[in-house]
Amino acid sequence: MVEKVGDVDWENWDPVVKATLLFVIQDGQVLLIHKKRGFGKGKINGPGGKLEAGETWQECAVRETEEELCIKAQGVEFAGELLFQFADMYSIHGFVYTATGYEGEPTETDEAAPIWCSIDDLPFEHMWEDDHIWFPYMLEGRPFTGRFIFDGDRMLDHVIELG
Ligand SMILES: Nc1nc2c([nH]c(=O)n2[C@H]2C[C@H](O)[C@@H](COP(=O)(O)OP(=O)(O)OP(=O)(O)O)O2)c(=O)[nH]1
Repeated sequence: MVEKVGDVDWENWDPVVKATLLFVIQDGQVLLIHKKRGFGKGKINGPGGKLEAGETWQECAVRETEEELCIKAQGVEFAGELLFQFADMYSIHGFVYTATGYEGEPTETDEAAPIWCSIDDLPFEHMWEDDHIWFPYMLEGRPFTGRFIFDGDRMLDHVIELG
């Protein structure tokens, strides 16, 4: 069983899913969602989802944010890269973006309910277990690459490289 980051052949790693996350950060607050369905249902996260054919990672992040919260993110920038290997062989390659603003009004949809949280008081206990590790780098604007081994919801190991 894969238990450590070093157990994975990252050079030849072929993720099952490619997905994005986007965090609007404004006035000391981050726009999060309560995820109502799909992978990670019930958790607090950023909007995001699977990469579609023909779109860039950034286009995916903006499209998913619009689908989930009815807002068009602006001032979008790359923040970091996340590589998740799950013990059951599932795997996700994720790209994280930040945004400084948006057009429209964050609105609840079938997929997500918007939640504004202070950057000083983030609800990590309701988020994926790895998030508290890389959120500080994202908030600092310091590019990161994180590799994680999960068994279900439980993080077994991680390694973070900073840009
Ligand atoms: N913050 C955070 N997000 C994660 C982690 N693991 C993980 O898959 N995600 C995110 C990345 C994606 O935005 C989402 C999973 O993507 P997905 O596309 O399978 O989600 P979904 O079921 O909602 O699918 P869809 O909307 O694209 O149809 O969850 C994690 O450890 N931390």
